[in-house]
Amino acid sequence: MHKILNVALIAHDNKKDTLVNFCIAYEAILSKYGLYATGTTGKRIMDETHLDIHRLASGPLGGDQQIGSLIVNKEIDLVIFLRDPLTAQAHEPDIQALIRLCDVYSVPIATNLASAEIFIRALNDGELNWRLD
Ligand SMILES: O=C(CO)COP(=O)(O)O
Repeated sequence: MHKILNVALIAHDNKKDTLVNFCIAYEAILSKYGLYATGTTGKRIMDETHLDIHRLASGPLGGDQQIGSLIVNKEIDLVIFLRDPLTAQAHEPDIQALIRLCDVYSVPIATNLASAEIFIRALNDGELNWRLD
């Protein structure tokens, strides 16, 4: 059990600008939550917003697995993972493992901007507060 909800933010290179712009647009909401990100994504968000992020390793170097481990420990309540569906990733098995763990632990995961917009509004409306129980 934890006292605030935690959000993981991850984006592949071709989606990083989109995620940074998303974080700028929703900075006031995101600032109320614990924020985790893979290495390069976290650096970009911190450079371009005032958000404080727990940065993990870069995705290809194990960052997705670290997020997965946090999910197992029930420390992540929402994942926003803007994947690049058009570019092969060397660490594809890690990406699949992260998505699989979201399904194992029923953690909401948005893999594109449209679903991210819906989830962030749901978060702001308290629709994920059941995870605090
Ligand atoms: O590769 C990633 C997710 O699979 C993201 O890693 P970075 O944030 O370090 O670029």
